[in-house]
Order: sequence, then C-alpha cells, then structure tokens
Amino acid sequence: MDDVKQHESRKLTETITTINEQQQALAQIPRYYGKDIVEQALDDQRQQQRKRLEKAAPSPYFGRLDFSPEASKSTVPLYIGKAGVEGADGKDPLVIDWRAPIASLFYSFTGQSGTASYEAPEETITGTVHLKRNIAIHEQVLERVVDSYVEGDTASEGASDDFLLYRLEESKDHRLRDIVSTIQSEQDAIIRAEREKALVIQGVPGSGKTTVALHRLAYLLYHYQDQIKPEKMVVFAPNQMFLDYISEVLPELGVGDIQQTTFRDWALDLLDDASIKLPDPSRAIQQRFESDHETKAHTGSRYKESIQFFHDLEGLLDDYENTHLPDKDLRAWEGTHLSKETIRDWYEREYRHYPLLKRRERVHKRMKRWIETEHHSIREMDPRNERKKQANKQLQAFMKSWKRPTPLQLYKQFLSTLIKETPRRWQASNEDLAPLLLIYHRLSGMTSDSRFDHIVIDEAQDFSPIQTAILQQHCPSNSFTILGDLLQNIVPGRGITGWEEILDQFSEHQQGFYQLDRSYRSTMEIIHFANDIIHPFRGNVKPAEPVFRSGSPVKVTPLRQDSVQQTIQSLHELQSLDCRTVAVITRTEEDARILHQGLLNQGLATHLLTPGESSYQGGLSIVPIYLVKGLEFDGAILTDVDPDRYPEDAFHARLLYVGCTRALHHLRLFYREESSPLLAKAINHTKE
Ligand SMILES: Nc1ncnc2c1ncn2[C@@H]1O[C@H](COP(=O)(O)OP(=O)(O)OP(=O)(O)O)[C@@H](O)[C@H]1O
Repeated sequence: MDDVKQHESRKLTETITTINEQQQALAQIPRYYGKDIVEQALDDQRQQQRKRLEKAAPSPYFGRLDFSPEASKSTVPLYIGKAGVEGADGKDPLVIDWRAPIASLFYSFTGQSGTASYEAPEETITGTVHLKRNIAIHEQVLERVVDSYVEGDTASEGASDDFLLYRLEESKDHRLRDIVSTIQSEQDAIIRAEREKALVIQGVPGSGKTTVALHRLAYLLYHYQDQIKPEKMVVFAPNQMFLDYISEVLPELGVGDIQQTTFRDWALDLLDDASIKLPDPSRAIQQRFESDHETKAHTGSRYKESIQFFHDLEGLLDDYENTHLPDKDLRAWEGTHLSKETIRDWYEREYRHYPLLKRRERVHKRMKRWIETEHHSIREMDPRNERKKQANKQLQAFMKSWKRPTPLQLYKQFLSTLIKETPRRWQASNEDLAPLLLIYHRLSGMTSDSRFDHIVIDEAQDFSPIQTAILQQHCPSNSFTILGDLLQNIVPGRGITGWEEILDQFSEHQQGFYQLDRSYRSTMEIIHFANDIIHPFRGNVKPAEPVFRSGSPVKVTPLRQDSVQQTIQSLHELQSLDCRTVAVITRTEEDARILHQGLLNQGLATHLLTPGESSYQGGLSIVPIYLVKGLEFDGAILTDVDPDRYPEDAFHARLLYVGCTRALHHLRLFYREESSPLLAKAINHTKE
C-alpha cells in the first residue's frame, strides 16, 4: 500500500472509531416522550444526530479538499461526505456535509488555478486549494484513492474524470442513485442555485436532470431548513413506474416526506369528485402515443392546454362571478324586503376576498340573520310564526335560483362556449384536469395544505403551459425546478415546442435557464448514434456530448430468424456481457405483449412493462417505446426498426432518440427487411 493510501486508511479508522463512540454515547440516552418542549427539542436533535451517524457509518466521506483561506495561514483537510459528523468535544467537524457552503469548492474547483472561492453566509471566501482527492469507501473499506489536483503537480490534472469514469462504468441496479461523490460543476451550479426562481433546465438525455433536481431538493432543505419543509415540496413525474424508479434517491440523501406524484393523481385528489371519470391511465397514454403524429383530434387539445385557454376560462369565470348572483330582492313577508343592492353589496364588497362558494355561504347566513332581526321586531305573536315560515320559504327559493355548480358542471358549460364542436357525449380526459383545477380554485379557494414551498416538474417538455400556470398558483414563492428535453417530447399534440412557453409565465427576474449538454449515461458510440438520428430534427437544441467513455459499437442487424428466437439469443449475449438490466423496446404495447408471451412460451420469464405498471423491478424487461422515457438499462434492444414502424419524420426520430439513449453500455437494433430511413446516417457512421 502506498503512503497516501496508508495515510487515508488510518484516517478512515480514526473516523469510524469516533463515529462509533458518538453512536454509543447517544445509545446511552433514552428517548424523551414527555411534554417539556426544551427536552423535546433536545431529543429531536439527538435523533437527527443518530440518523446522520447511521448514514455516515458505512462510507463516511468521498472526498478530501485541502484549502487555506486567504485570511488564515493554516491549511485544514476537509473531508466531505453525505452527512456531516461533528468533531469530538466541539472540535472542527470531522466530516462536512456535501451541501455545506465550503463543500461547494469540491465540486466547482476544476484545477485550472489553485485559487478558489465559495459563498459563505455573509461573504465570499477566497483561498488556495492544495489538494483535491476522491476517496471511494465501501462498507467501511477503503477501495480507491485518486488525486484529481495536487498543487504543483501537473500529472494529476484530469484525474477527476478517471474517477467519474470509474463510477460510470459500473453496472447499475434498477433504481436511480445519488451522485454526491461525482457531481459535476455545471450540475452543482443548478443544485445550489437561488431558491426563489423558476429554473428551467434543458438537458440532453442522461445529463443528470432528474438526479440533479433531486439533489437540489436535498440542498434546499439543508440550506433553508428554517423556511421550507419537506412536506411542502413536491416532485411531478410522468408515471408511477418512473416514480418507483427514482424513489431511492431522496432517502439515500437523507431526505424524507417529499411528495412524489403525477399531475393526474394530484389533481384528482384535490378535485375529490367521483363524477370526474377519466379513461384508465394506460388507455389514455396508449391512445395518444400510438396514434402517431399530430392528428386533427390533437388540435383541440393544443388549445385546451394553452395559456390562451387559461385566459379565456378566466374571462368566463369573471363573467360568471358578475352574473350568477340572482338579481332580485328577498321578500320576507308583505311590506318587508331586503334589496338586491344590499345583497350585491355584501357579495361584491364585503365578502369579496372569499372564493365564490364561500361567498355564497356567507351571504346566505347574512340573509338568515337579517330575517331573524326583522322577525324580532314584529310585535303581535300570531302572525309571527306564520311570517317566519313564509320568509324561510322565500329564502329557500332565492338560494335555489343561486346555483352552486361543481367545477365539472361549470367547465362543461364553458366548453360549449369556447369549443363549439364539443361532442354530445363528452368525456373528461387528462388535459381537462388543469382547467378543472382553475375553476375549482375560483369556486372553493385553496387551502394552505395545497400550497408548496418548491415544485419539481420532471419531463416538463410533456407538460402543457396551462398545467404550469396552475402549479404557479400553488407556489406563491415561484420556486420551481423544471426540467426536460425538447427533443424527447414524444406525446403527439402535447407539451411545449420551446421553453419560452414556460419561462414567459414568470417575470424576468424570476427566471433562470440552464442547459446541460454532457451526457453521463451512455457510451460515446451510443450517443453518436443517437445524435445522428435526431440531427435533421434538432432545431436549435445542442447535440449531446458524451463523456469520454468508449464501449462496444452499436449493432443494427436484420432479423435472421424468428423474432422470439432472436430476442432470446440477444438477451443471452447481453447477459454474458455483464448486463444486469436489459430492455427489449417495442414500437407498440401490443408488440410488447406478443413478444413477452412468445418468450414465456419458450420458458423465458421477463417483466412486461405497461402503462398501468406501478413498479420497475430491473432484470429483463419488455417495454413499449413510449414508456421507457426517464429509465435506463445496461443494454437495450430495439425491435422492428422498419420504415413502416418508424417512418422518416420528427415524431419517430424523437421516439428512436429516446429509445436509443436508454442504453448505458450496449445497444442493438433489429429490422425485418429494410431498416428505417431514420437510421441511414447512423448506420453509415458505424461502418466507418
Ligand atoms: N455527475 C454524475 N456522476 C455520476 N453519474 C452521473 C452524473 N450525472 C448523471 N449521472 C448518471 O447518468 C444517468 C442519467 O441521469 P438522469 O437519469 O438523472 O439523467 P436525465 O438527464 O434525467 O436523463 P433523461 O433525459 O434520459 O431522462 C444516471 O445513471 C446518473 O446516475
């Protein structure tokens, strides 16, 4: 063992000993369940410390940075880990949490010069970096030490890439993981960006968008711990399977309680109206994806998902607000009435700050009180009861003419004004949820429970502008992380064509736009292949730049045998190349079902991933192409890449682009007689 490794090995032993001592000391103190709030707070602190130590114990840190601030002559080695560990007896921290301001040096320092600075709470601290070291520890065993910068030693430059490559070359299991030890500087800038901004991130496939967004949540919670709570943060993702796939990252980062949901589930929950019947999610997705291209049916949807529709609905809601109060007096009994002007004054002025249904309720109560008061002023006993009955009847009739619609009823009414050819037997679909929520808010208002401190929207290219506008109402601080890739928009007729559609919804000082161009997932061969496919349809989106990681060439092959036999052979081949997760990606759900059954008949059990699926288990999967977005596999096999399945147009190019960029290490494509024209350029390059 060389000196450096020996030194780090001793340091690790010392750290583990201190962690054990701290754990033992805490284990001696029983939990406090009493009512004293000071004791409760102390118990809470101890509990958090126990959790931090537990997190730190197996791999206490991943990096070391030797830094001397200008103001001080001494250099302190800083060890940086997933969880901070306090030093014994109030000494300097043993391990610094990766989210601490000083830890940002570890990520932003790229070694061009020894000088570096970071933002401390009150000032910018500048100083000199003497050493940046990556340290891999697994289950308390030191595995690897790589210096990516040593002052005065040019040989160490670029070594951080070696460490990144070492991490990227590993086979992945079936869940997305944290990347704290190898966050890259362009990613770190996003993770640590200001809170009260709507950040939009356009990133190539595999650039770490999802991962970065989740790390940003952990950072925000650490940095603004007194201002934001995990229960007030939410991640919107396209489907349950994807949510399952990303479900480990936040717990790994020590963050719990953040809601992770789909827009559909969240909206249905808020609306809480059993009469809103949407098509089964799987059907809804399938119909939309498999119908190809923009069809006429989608033109209507485009309008319903636009900001224009949002404004038109707001206009109708304003009219409704002004006209739905019955324009009449309330006649209690002969000679006594409450004038319509007074009622309108209550409704329009006094109760203006309430949502519409609450206002109705308030005015109703106020009218009841008015009847009571008038009633008391009647002297003789006899007509009194009679008059009360009469007045209540009048009030009932008044309220009956003052309708109390559900959001759905009002929406249908508005639709017939805005979209002339609304079908008679209209049925709600996913795109109606955002407009329904807009109406719901005007009718019933918003509770503090449904307000968020921060919102993440993943795969935001498939979100419609109206959905973002609704979410803006739920996040008064405008604190958003919105991420996606315009070239991965594969829902016909849905989503945005440029990020300005979302950015323009925020004022200029609230916007932040970032681009991630480096792709960390796939080998150079796979990225070049995918870039060739999308090239003619790229518009002004930059091509993905692979990290320098070379693998085996992409193989495009005609089917030489029955497709089931061919798939079995390829799956075996990929497994022998150490692929732990492999996806066979078909064009349609039906193709996937047939293949899955065929494989089963041959005794090979695989997981069939369909839109209704709520979990992703890894291993061998058969999956229709529109469902693979966001996921990744060691190996991917695309079937039937023929001219009829993938004709030469932007939509199919994007589908193939998404499919190909799922593979980390190995990519195979099969066609029957002729390959899709979309592959022409990519195939030529593989022959060079
Ligand atoms: N800095 C990094 N260090 C190590 N691995 C990284 C880094 N950044 C990203 N990765 C890895 O790259 C892969 C892709 O990450 P992620 O899924 O977050 O990307 P994405 O941009 O959301 O992709 P897509 O657009 O295809 O959904 C993951 O395996 C992730 O762990």
